[in-house]
Formats: sequence, C-alpha cells, structure tokens
Amino acid sequence: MARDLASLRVEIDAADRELLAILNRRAALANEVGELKRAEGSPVFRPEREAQVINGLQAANPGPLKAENVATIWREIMSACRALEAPQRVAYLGPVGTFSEQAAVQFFGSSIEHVPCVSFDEVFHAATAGTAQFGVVPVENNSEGVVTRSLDLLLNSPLHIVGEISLLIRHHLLRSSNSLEGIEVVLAHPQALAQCQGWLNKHLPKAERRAVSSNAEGARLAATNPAWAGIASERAGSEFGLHVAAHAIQDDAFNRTRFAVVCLPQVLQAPQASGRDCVSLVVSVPNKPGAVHDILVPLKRHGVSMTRFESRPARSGQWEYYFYIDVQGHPSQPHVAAALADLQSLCAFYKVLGTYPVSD
Ligand SMILES: O=C(O)C(=O)C[C@]1(C(=O)O)C=C[C@@H](O)C=C1
Repeated sequence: MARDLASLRVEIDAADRELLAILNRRAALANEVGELKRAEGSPVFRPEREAQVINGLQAANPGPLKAENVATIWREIMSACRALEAPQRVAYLGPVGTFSEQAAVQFFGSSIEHVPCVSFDEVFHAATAGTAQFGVVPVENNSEGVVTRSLDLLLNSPLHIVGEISLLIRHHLLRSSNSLEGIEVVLAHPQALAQCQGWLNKHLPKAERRAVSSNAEGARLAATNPAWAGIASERAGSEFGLHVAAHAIQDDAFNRTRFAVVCLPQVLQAPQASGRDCVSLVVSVPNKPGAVHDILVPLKRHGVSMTRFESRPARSGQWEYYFYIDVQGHPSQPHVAAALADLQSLCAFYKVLGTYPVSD
C-alpha cells in the first residue's frame, strides 16, 4: 500500500537529521585537516583532491540521484568545508551578477569571500597583492574569440592558471519595462554587444550601442533611465529590479565563455595530474621563414594534441607575435615533457601559463 505524504515526510525529516550529523562529522574532519595544513603551511584548496572525491562518489553512486547532482552537491559540501579550514577570497570582474561571478561560484562553490573588481587589471592586481588568493577572468568566447586583455595580462603576470571553467552564456535584454518600445541606448560590455549584434541589428537597429565596463554595470545604469536597456544575466536583472524585455538574445545559441582561475604559485602550485589535463603556454619564435611550422613539429613527433593556437601582436614595433598554445596532457607524462622540452628549445620566448584539469 502506498504511504501517505505525512509519513513520507516524517522519514525525510529523519533522513535529514542523519545527513546533518554526518555532514557535521565531515566538517569537523575538515577542521582538523585545516589545522594540519596551517601547521605545515600547505594550501587549503586542492582541486585535484576535490576532483578525486567527486569522481569516486559518482562511480560509487547507486542512484536514484543523478551523477551531475552528486557533483553539484559535493562541490557545495567541499566549498563549505574549505571555508571552515580558511576563507578563500576570489577576485573577479564585478559588480554583483556578472558572468565572471557566476564562473567563480561554479568553480569554487558558494562558500567564498567575493572580491568584485572594476577591471581585469584589478583582478590580476588583487590576486598578485594578496587581497584575494584567486582571480577568475574570461579568456575565450566561442563566437567572439579571445579576450585580448586577459591574454596580455597573463603574459606579464606572476600569476599562473590552476583551473578553468566553461560557462553557457545567455544574454538577456533588461530594462525597466518588458517591451522593446522606446529603447534609445543599449549598454553592455563590448564582448556582449558583439555577441548580440545580429539580434540588435534586427530588433533595435536605431538604438545607440554604448560600451561599459561590465554587463552588470550596464544593467545598473539601465535602471536609472527608462529609455536605456542593458544586456546581462537574469541575476543582474533581479539585482537591479529590471524586467527581461527579450530572452537569450545572443546570436549563437551555444554561446560559451571559458574562464581561467589564476593565483600566485605560492598560493597553489600546479595541480597534480587528474587524468584530463592541459598545459597553456605562450611562446614567440625567431622571425624567420618556417619558424611557426617548426614549433608544431615536436608536438606531432611526441603525439601531443594541440587544442588551441592563438596569435597576439608582440607590440615590439616589428611584425612579431606571441603564440598562445594549449596542449593536452600533464608534464608528469614523459611524452608531454619531451614535447615541451623540444618546443622550448626552438622558441625565443617560452612561458608556461599553467597546468590544470580541463573542464567539460
Ligand atoms: O583533503 C583535503 O585536503 C581537504 O582539505 C578536505 C577537502 C574536502 O572537503 O574534502 C576540502 C578542501 C580541499 O580543497 C580538498 C578537500
């Protein structure tokens, strides 16, 4: 006979009490781990251990919980345990409601201290100066290409990449009413304006497009003038009391942005191999025929796949370029180490930007 709602809820309450006791047992263990780490001065955040925990639980999961729910739940549990060991401060392009904030929370879980910054430069500065332990910056969008300022900052910074996170980006048109009538100005970050240009050409061809420092800043300004609209996330819309005048206006339905998680090597060394890793490099080659071709040869010879190849002007006054290269694997794998050593020997400039687990 089917049980009634009241008795099922009694059982759910009992299960929750057990869960609470077990979660507190786990939190107390994390506290002890925190004391150990403080004594030996080792990093609190260990992404490869967190990946191991989640992968192990997903493999052991008998259901009916779905594997992705297991990952979401334990990411939050470990975020809370980590915060007990020591609060983790994370810098990103603010204000509240930016996609960078969303990326930070997706990567670290919600138990972090937020350090919203006014520019990518300030994010790097905060993580270099110690105002934050970590920074999260966008590096690439699948329809608009690379975020050039982030790449330039990575080149010259002591910070290295320790993780990445890929976010599905949905841009909404936000304003004080839910119609498209009377919009004179659309405010957003230049990347968002570019990602929505087809929609804007079609639906608001006469509106001025005004670039601002972030989409959330555009939303904040849109709340001050009924003839203005912003392009931003739903979160930013609710933060500033705006209506969604048009949903998902990005030209590419599968608009994704990849964010890099950066920190000083003193905060966290390169994560150990997780089984699905990537090495990001920036190199320059001598200005002679065939030099770019030559740097790809060691990768082929050692069977290492390249997943990204971007060029940026070196600003030397000559026609010289930096090449941003991602390769699959981890330097602890002999064929990867051999390919990188051969590649380095051919380069006028060679810098490892980071070694880290790839995200889905
Ligand atoms: O195993 C550790 O090193 C811990 O600090 C514990 C724990 C966890 O909650 O499982 C918390 C933070 C780390 O990032 C990894 C794992």
